[in-house]
Order: sequence, then C-alpha cells, then structure tokens
Amino acid sequence: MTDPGKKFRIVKFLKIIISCAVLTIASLLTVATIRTLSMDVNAGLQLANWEKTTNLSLVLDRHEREQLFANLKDAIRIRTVSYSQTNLNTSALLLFDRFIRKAFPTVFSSSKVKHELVANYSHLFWVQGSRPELQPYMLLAHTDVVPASEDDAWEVPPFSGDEKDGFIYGRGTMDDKGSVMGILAALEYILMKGYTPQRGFYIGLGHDEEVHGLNGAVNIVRLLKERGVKLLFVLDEGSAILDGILKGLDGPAALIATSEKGATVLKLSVSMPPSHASMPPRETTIGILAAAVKRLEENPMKRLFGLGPEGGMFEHLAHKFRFPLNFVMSNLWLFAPLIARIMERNETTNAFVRTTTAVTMFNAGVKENVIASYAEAFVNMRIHSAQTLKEVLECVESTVGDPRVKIEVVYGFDPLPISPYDETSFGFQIIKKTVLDMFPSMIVAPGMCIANTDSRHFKDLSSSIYRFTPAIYKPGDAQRFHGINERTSRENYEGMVQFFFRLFQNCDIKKLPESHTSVHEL
Ligand SMILES: N[C@@H](Cc1ccccc1)C(=O)O
Ligand SMILES: CCCCCC(=O)O
Ligand SMILES: [Zn+2]
Ligand SMILES: [Zn+2]
Repeated sequence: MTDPGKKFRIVKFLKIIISCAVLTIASLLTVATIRTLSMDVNAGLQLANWEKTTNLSLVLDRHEREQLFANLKDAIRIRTVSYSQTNLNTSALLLFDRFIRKAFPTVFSSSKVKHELVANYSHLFWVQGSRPELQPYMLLAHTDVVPASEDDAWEVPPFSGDEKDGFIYGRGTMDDKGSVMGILAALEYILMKGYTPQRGFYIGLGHDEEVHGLNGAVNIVRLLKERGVKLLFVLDEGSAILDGILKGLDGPAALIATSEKGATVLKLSVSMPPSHASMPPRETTIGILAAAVKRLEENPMKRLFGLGPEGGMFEHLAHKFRFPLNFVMSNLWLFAPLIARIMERNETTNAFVRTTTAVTMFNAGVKENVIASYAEAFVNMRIHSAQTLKEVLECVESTVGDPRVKIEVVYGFDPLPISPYDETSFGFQIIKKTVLDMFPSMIVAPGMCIANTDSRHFKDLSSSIYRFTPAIYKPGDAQRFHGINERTSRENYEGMVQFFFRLFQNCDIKKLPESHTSVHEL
C-alpha cells in the first residue's frame, strides 16, 4: 500500500519539475523572440553616403557580346588540365598564354599595365593607379582545370566550348576560366574607354591552383613579398550568389566568403605478403582497407554547425528566411543542433555542418588470382573552421581503429583566419556595394568557402581575403564543380565582366563612408 504522504510528495516534486521546465522554455523562447525581432540587420552602410566615383557603364553591342562569348569558348577549348603537381598540360598553358595576348591586345599593350610570367605559366599583372598613395588590392583566378572524361554523361563535350539552351558548357566555365576571362575582358574594355584607375591593383592568374598552387600562387606571393607589397584586400573564387540552394531562404543571396575550410588528404594503406588466391587469408589487404574506409563513411565527423563563419552567415540571412526559419536562424545558440540535422541531409549544405570526409581513390591488386600485397585509399577532408588538422587526424585514427591500416598525411592545413566583414572593412564593403550596384535588392552576407583556393597563400599579404564571384547558382549547380556538365549562362558570364568593370571604379574611393550601422543586436 503506497504511503499517501510519499505519493503527495512525488506529485508535488513532479509539479515543481514541470513548472521549472515550462518556465525555462518560455524564457528561452522569449529571449529568442526578442532577438529575432531586434535582429534588424539593415543593408549596412547607407549607399547615399559613398564618395562619388567615375560612373562608366559597359554597354556591349551585338558584335562585342558575340566576341566576348567567343573568347570564353576559345579559352575552354584549350585543355589546361592539371592532373598532379608533376603532371600538368604545359603545352596547353603556353597556348593559353598566347591566346590571352591575342584576345586582350589593349591589356598587353597598355603603358598602365605591367605583365610578367611567373614560374613559366602563371600571370601577374600590375595595373598602375594614378594615386600611388592608395593601397593596392588583388584579384585572383586560375587558368588550370581538373580533368573531364569525354565518355561521361556530358550533354556537350567538356572541351568543345559549345553552347546549349543559353549555356556555354565546358570544364572551366565555372571553375575558373569564367573569372580569368571576365577579369581580363573587363580590364580590356575599361582601358579601351581610356580609364585610368586611381587605386592600383594586381591580377594573379595561377596555373596550378587545382594541384594546390605550389608553383603559381606561391611564387606570385614570393615576388610580391620581395617587393614589400601589402594588399588592402584579395578577391578570389570560392563563393557566389546562391538562389534556391538554401532551403527556406526567400530569393538569391550573395555570400562573400570571409574564410575557407582547412583541408587534408590522407593515404590509408595495408600491406601483407602476396599469396595464391586459392588459399586466401581470412582478411585480405583490400578487405581490411575497405572495412576501415567504410567505418570512416559510417562515422562522419561531429556536427559543428554555427561555430564557424557559417554562424554569422545564417544570422545575417535570418530575417530573409520565411517563418519559422527566420526565428530559428536568429537563434542558432538555441537551434543549431536542429538546423545541423536538417542541413546534413544534402551534400552541399552538409559541408557547412562539419569536417567532410570523401574517399576519392582506392588502388589495390595486380591480378585476379593473386592476393594483393598492398592496398591504398586516399581520403580528402575539408576541415570545419571550429576544428584543427590535429583534431581531425586524432578522430580518423580512432575511427579507423586498426593497427594494420597505416595512415599518412599527404598534405594538410588548418582552416583559414576569418576576414573582417564589419562596416569598416573596405574589401568586404566594396564587394558588397558592387553586388548591390548590379543587383540592388540582393541579400548580401558573409559566407564560408567549403572548398579551397589559391587565396590561402596570400594570408601574409592581407588580412582581408574574400572568396566570391557574382555568378548566380541554382540547385544542382554545385555538383557541376569538378563534375559533369559544368557550364555558365550567358547572363552569368556577362555579369562577371560587368562586376569587375564596376569594381575597378568602386575601388577608387579613398575610404568608406562613416558607418551609421542600424544593426541592433542583443
Ligand atoms: N581548389 C581545389 C584544389 C585544392 C584542394 C585542396 C587545397 C587546395 C586546392 C579544391 O578545393 O578541391
Ligand atoms: C567552389 C569554388 C571552387 C574552389 C576551389 C577549386 O576547386 O578550384
Ligand atoms: Zn577553382
Ligand atoms: Zn576546382
């Protein structure tokens, strides 16, 4: 028979617990609501307060427009493929050198432009400004591309540069010949208009970015360091305008990446004496390695969503999400774990959630009737900003958990520092203003590059490194990077040219307007 006094005490205790829980949830939701309503992230600097600059506009006639696209198609047809650091298509790189000299005669003949070849195949341009007291900036792009096999399911052959339904197809259209040709075309046009920039700038075109830029970008940095150059900001590939890719976001968003993930490639290998397939060991090198790789795939790295630049990105975007996502995104402190579980379901947004693990190569075996003496697998990981290379290696070792599997670091580096994006950050604000000049109602937010770029080599020359191209990408486009049917629309490519044509002029202001921020955050 239960003691009535004890029963009363249990009921009373439960009532206290429940009321505390209700109070806690109510207060958390109250804080969250206040934060949502007060997160009035305005367009930032009032555009009316900007110094006036030249307002040259670029209006192309039909012939000029066709020539613009013809040049991009010709660029795509030159197969500047990088296979490895010791295997690049150098004859194609030489062809590309000759091609751009012909395609951009004003750039290469102007007294305002100094051009030099770096490490035989990379290009460094210095565009002299009329006001040498203004600190220069730098634009980066790369001329090399990853391989593309002709027998893939490409709708248009990857190096034909052919057009279909308003898109120019080809390896390099998105990554990164669109930027190379867009920057040079914008410079060609603006020089032809007799424009002299006030703020000087560099253009660096690396020839080995896809194999880590150790000859191209690294030597460009070495030259600039020898010359004592410090850069106001650096702008490279690495992010874009996403339209429909972030579920629940009303409209396109220009994400100017203020950092990029770290990266590492690990070589996992297993060795054992070869033997006859008719008398196999219980576990072969291939079986042991396959099991280890499977464990890595089945145990993704921990969720870190909101602990890196993506936190700032989603909070900046929060007020543009439909309810209840606007409420949720304004309160990542409370809802990050929930958002992470939703975002990890899609491979593009999963890259914002964690350090990613991609098994990209698996080599083993010499003959079908010989037990393989050696098996190796390569694992490509992109390290979330809230994690270090060392922590990732420790995780991998414990997940593999098999002393027979040797783990070697092919290369690796920590996540990059986060560049400033407040209202006094010249680079961020000038890129943002240029986007708003082109797309006045565009949402612009700081973002995170989930891959890696040559710009990481420039961190000693500038603390303001941004990754952004003004291309608009829709669902499915992310998979075209290094994938099949890479393509750019005519609008995206002409937008690239317009963006840089505008940027050259916007950078001519001496300083940003005073910031009258209207961002009220708790
Ligand atoms: N940019 C390419 C190549 C690269 C990989 C890793 C480091 C640097 C460059 C990528 O992100 O895959
Ligand atoms: C997302 C843009 C690509 C980044 C680096 C590269 O693969 O060249
Ligand atoms: Zn690239
Ligand atoms: Zn690439």
